[in-house]
Amino acid sequence: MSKILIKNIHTLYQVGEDFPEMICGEAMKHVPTIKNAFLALEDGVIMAYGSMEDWEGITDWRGVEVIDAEGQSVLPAFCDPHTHTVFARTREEEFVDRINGLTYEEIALKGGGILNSARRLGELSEEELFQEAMKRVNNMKANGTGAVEIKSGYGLSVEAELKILRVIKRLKQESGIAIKATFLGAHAFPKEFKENHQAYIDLIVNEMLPLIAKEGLADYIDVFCERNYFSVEEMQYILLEGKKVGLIPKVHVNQFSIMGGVKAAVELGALSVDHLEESNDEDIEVLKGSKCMPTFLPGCSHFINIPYGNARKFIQEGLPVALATDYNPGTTPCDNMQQIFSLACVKMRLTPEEALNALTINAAYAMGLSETHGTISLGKSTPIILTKPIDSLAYIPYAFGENHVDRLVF
Ligand SMILES: N=CN[C@@H](CCC(=O)O)C(=O)O
Ligand SMILES: [Zn+2]
Repeated sequence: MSKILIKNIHTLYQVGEDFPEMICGEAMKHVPTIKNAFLALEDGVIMAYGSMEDWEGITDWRGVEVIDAEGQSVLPAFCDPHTHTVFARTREEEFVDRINGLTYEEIALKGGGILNSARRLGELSEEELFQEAMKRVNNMKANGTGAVEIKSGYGLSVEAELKILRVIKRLKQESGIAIKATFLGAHAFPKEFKENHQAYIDLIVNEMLPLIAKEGLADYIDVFCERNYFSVEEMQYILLEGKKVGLIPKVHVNQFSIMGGVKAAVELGALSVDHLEESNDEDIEVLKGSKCMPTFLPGCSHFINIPYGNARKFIQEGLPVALATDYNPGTTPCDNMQQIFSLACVKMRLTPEEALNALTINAAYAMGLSETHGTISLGKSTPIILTKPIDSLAYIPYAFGENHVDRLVF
């Protein structure tokens, strides 16, 4: 049994009991803290915490690893509820194309984008894909991420989609952190199905879904609902079929255009609607009173130069907001939630407290991990971040580009 005691913590953030499952609106401005604190973990489970002044010491010191934080702070690990971490090759040639004036959509229409990644998936064996993805997950951990959702979607054939999902399954077993798997066969139409959408949708529904269900390869089902990709009706059909085999919807909507995807996804019980660079009043109204988490991806907005989602308005309207990296080789080659923290504050005008709620408790909700992650609460098993010495929460998004994580403690 491992026992860890961290003492003399400068500030323990996001700590307490009886949190709601998501933090909404005005309440996002608040992060509960304890200054000059201690925290005790047993086998990674939070057993006790409080102020050093109330600490009564330990009677049995056998086997206890004591960490003297001496001014370092502690927060629950970030949860990253939207990534495409399993891919074969990076796509910096498209980055240069954009510098030279092409848009993401123009590059995709000439065969780049998702189809580029799908073509290149076969260049790596399943073992090689796993090794590459594992390195990426380790890098995420070094930057403070303690749970990751990972999508398929760069396969677009039965065999290749399953290959990615099997890699994700192995990451679940070997990464040492919580991983959730999302089936995103409906990421783009392969070239040969460009004129026959129904045939590809049939492949997803009749061939991919049964195998995924049989092998237990996914928790969630995603569709990229967007012009030139999947229509609202196509998304509805695929999500409904996914639900029949137990997969919960969690979708890409409103990245470039508003097509009614938010309403359709909420009606189908989506756990989250992600991207939302574009949104309107109807989207906000539909989300009110729902159990669906709006999830923003500012790394994508930054990298492909599209608008940042209007998270401020969502919060003003009383909604919760979560943040994720969207880590992928096309629109967000950044796996670092600290960068997302900074972009959310600088570009979306979230306060550091609002952003921390979006990166922890609300992000945990968006990937079905409210019971274990997102806050420092008794009985939870979230990894915790031991920061380098920082005087305030704001220093993390302020000093962007630095790694403020000393290490994750489990
Ligand atoms: N927008 C759809 N999917 C990814 C990007 C995929 C790619 O370009 O490889 C995203 O979330 O940004
Ligand atoms: Zn994405």
